[in-house]
Amino acid sequence: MTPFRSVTALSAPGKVLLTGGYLVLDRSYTGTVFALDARIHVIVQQLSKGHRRDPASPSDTRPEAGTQEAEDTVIVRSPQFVDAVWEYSIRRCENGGGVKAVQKGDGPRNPFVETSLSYALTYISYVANSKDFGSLVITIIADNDYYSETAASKGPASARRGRFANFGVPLQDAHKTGLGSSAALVTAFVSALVIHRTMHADDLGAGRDKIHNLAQAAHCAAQGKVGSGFDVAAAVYGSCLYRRFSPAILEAVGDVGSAGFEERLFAVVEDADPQHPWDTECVDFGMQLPRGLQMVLCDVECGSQTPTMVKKVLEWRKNNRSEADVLWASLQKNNECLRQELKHLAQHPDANPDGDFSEVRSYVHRTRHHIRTMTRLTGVPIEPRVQTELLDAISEIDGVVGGVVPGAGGYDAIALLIRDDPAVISRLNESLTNWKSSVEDDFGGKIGHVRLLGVRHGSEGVKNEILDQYAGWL
Ligand SMILES: Nc1ncnc2c1ncn2[C@@H]1O[C@H](COP(=O)(O)OP(=O)(O)OP(=O)(O)O)[C@@H](O)[C@H]1O
Ligand SMILES: C[C@@](O)(CCOP(=O)(O)O)CC(=O)O
Repeated sequence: MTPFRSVTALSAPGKVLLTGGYLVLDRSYTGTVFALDARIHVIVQQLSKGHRRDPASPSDTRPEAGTQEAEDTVIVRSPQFVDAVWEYSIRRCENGGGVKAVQKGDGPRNPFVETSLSYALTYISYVANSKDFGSLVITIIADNDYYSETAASKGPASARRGRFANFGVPLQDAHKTGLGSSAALVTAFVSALVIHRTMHADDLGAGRDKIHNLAQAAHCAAQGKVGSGFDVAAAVYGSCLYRRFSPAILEAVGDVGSAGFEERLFAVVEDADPQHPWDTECVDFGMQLPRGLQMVLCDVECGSQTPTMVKKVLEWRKNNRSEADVLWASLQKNNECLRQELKHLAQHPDANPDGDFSEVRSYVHRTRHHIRTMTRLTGVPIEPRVQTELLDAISEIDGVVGGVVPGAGGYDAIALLIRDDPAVISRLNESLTNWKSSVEDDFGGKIGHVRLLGVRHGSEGVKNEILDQYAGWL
């Protein structure tokens, strides 16, 4: 007898905030976010009653010993990483407090997994009016570009099983490249559970707004703050022009376990609170890049402290409001011109037979100019000198239209718009192989080994997946 009653698999993409970093935190401004073809996959397997899984050996299932049903258990595993298994018991809380996932053992916790599980099960149990989940095994598989390469992932092809690499290190030692792994994970995770228990796979399109609301709530709770949410929006809807939701929508949800939590979460997900209606705007979602243009990312093997940077920029803005307003307005205006130009070129491919992207190039150039002003005025390394040097050099390569430090900027991967031609990739690889910075950074930062990631623009949001591609991982 197969130990699984049913299996559901979904994936959600990572993101690049091409323009609008910091501005998008305020509803008066917008950000242009591109979804990537790097995705995080979540596969939910429902164990037949009477079977139990050994977390140490996930392929080994055996009949439950004893007479009665054991308590519901959820095992979450991330098999590309060493010891990445989290086992939860499922507790029903009193006074409408929802359903809480309580980690067993004292291994490292994973707040994004734990919160997504509690939030999704709370919503599902309230909607389905059932607290009977059975036991589940949930597997997370990420496309390789979310993390810098490791000795194991670079190793022989045997270390890869199909498209996905084995990183051979614990998750906490993996160096993230900044593609928004937590937002893609939370989105795929809650979607997979909701589809598994309360919707048919074909209902995903119609259920997208509810999934968005649930994922935003879970992601904010897991990261302990209400961010702009552009990363979750891209994971759900794909590439779009994003205007954030009013933070008050999520401020009163409270914690799992607190009295009335399930009702409050239900109202948030179903947009049923007349005091706080959802006001997220995702315009032109699923938008494509113009024909002949591609986006690539370049890892600089370093990394930034985004929360500290955000705090400092917002502090400066508060204390220098009129100067900030002028700069924010200039950035917004230019970013909007860039977006409109990209949209126009995408919608009228025949109007640009020679692949002339000179307007795009000058808008990118101007955006960078404003970002450097922001860097200087705030004293925050948004486009620090080592990145200026790299972006300037790369922008001179034939076929490179322009590049920016996306999102919060700093020493994270840079985003480049290039002519969609393998020769441009070869030229880029050639000049990056031995890249060495020759300037002294204004913030004392250093960039490491510079390499093109394999990730490209993806445009599509959360979607159903077929199981064949996970051979060897489940
Ligand atoms: N493959 C995975 N399996 C399980 N958990 C993961 C996985 N990848 C990421 N996570 C969770 O997401 C966290 C990283 O999220 P964080 O918000 O710090 O980064 P990010 O979303 O990748 O980056 P950024 O916001 O800079 O784009 C990890 O600490 C872990 O909890
Ligand atoms: C600085 C900010 O506007 C963008 C951060 O983007 P990223 O995580 O660096 O891709 C913060 C936010 O929007 O939540």
